[in-house]
Amino acid sequence: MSPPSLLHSSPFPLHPNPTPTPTLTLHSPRSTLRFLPIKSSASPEPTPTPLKTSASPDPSPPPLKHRRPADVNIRDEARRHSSTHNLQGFSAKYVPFNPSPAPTSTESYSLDEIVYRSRSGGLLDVQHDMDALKRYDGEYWKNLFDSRVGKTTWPYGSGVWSKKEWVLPEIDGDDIISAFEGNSNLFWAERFGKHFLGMNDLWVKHCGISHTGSFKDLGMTVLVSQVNRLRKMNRPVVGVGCASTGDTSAALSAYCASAGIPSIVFLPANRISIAQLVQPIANGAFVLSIDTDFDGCMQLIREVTAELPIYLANSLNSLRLEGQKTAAIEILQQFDWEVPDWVIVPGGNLGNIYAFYKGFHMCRELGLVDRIPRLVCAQAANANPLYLHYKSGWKDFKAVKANTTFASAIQIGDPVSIDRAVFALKNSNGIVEEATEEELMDAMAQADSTGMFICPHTGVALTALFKLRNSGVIGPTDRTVVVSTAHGLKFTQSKTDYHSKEISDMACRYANPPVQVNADFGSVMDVLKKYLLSKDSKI
Ligand SMILES: Cc1ncc(COP(=O)(O)O)c(C=O)c1O
Ligand SMILES: N[C@@H](CCOP(=O)(O)O)C(=O)O
Repeated sequence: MSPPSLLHSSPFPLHPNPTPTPTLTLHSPRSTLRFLPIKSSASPEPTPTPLKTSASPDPSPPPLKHRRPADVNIRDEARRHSSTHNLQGFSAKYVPFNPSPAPTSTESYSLDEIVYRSRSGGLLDVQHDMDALKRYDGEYWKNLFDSRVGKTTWPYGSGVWSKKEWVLPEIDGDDIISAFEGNSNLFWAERFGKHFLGMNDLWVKHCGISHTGSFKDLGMTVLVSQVNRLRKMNRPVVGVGCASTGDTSAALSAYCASAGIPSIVFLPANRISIAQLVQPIANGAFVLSIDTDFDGCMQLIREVTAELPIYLANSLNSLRLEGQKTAAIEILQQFDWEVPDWVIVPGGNLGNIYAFYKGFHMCRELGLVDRIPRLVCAQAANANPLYLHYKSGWKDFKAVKANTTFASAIQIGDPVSIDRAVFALKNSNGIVEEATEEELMDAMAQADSTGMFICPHTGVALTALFKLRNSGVIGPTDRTVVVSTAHGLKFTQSKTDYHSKEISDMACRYANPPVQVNADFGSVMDVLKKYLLSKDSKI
């Protein structure tokens, strides 16, 4: 079936004439792009107008085009146009997550039900009506998604909601709580790749350069929007709760505060960074600091949400993964729909590795690309249940007691999404790697020394890359994307400890401590001369 015209369904008509389909501008990213913004290939560059000079002021400038009336905000505007702007006919539901061959179950739930587990106690998955989505071909979806990038149109300006039909197709734009998350920088790690790895096509997807400083925003906008809808439907939801190693709680509290919904967060006492702790406090969440680890908090929140009308916001709730999967779609979009060879993701509770798989898989199934990348999940050696499971040849999974790690957000020993992660890795010819404390801290310091400012979890992912490069599994020209999951500014204490060489049993080989110097010209000149003659100044 040929795709229907976009003109009456999309908020951004792609072309004044619906046929033929607009030509995509396909630069080769390998040769021409450095920092790769998400580019709208569907909207041609406007012809530049001649510059006016101050010598010839124009007394009557033309009125601004497309300006909405002053008393109308972007949400109002979207509401007014919703009947013509929204693509109709798509739907999604919860089904048991069942990776075994040919699931026969007819069990399913509306997304408006409050349910986190299948009847058998297994995980759920959000299943889209793929037949409805397939009525439009791959070119259609690429053009639609590209046409929405970089705009402020509600809610499509968000990197998540620009893919609304694939995320929560039935939610009303009016119920959406968004901070225009997503659309994060895909950074060409030129110097890091060349200098440390001999690679020329290495990229870092900076999901942590985001509203609350981690990739959790991508999933939380979806979950809190759905909660907002449920509350408007008078469903019994008095608040939203999570257990957290710091990032889920930050995102939950921010999105709930934005919606005016109470949030409750269970944090393992003294195991998250100060920057992460202050986020839910500042956003007005009810914060419980509990004398246990993350796995203990997770157990408690599951018990509490089974008793009280508090909606569970951890990634056990498959809604979250619908938002997180858009980062995978965005990576393909940023490469003009060319598929990278490898994507490396740090793993803790293990929802995100599956979300990446799901995003890539949907793009293949709906004809946007013809293959998916190989996935690598990277764990801290101090919290490595997936790694041990992988090394055992996927024999019986055993939870572990997670030890303290600088990658504190992935200090998780009993990941709720273990089945999802195994499925994602098996179906992407995937690999699991681990990083010791010294390896992850050195990798973080090396990346920072080339101009990044990454978190320790990204250090774990970079360690996996070092190992796979050194063993020759990843080649020098393989296009590789490392997913950076949080902003380095949330983890400054770990960097301070490293650069002060204050970590026992760690050489801190790349430490760069400040030099104490007296406040006189001679002393300053002495240390400068010494520095300029040393190898440290020869980059
Ligand atoms: C910064 C950061 N990186 C990575 C992860 C791992 O993600 P997931 O739990 O989905 O495996 C988390 C949370 O667990 C995180 O907060
Ligand atoms: N790193 C997470 C741990 C919980 O993961 P979730 O995706 O299940 O919410 C955090 O920041 O809390």
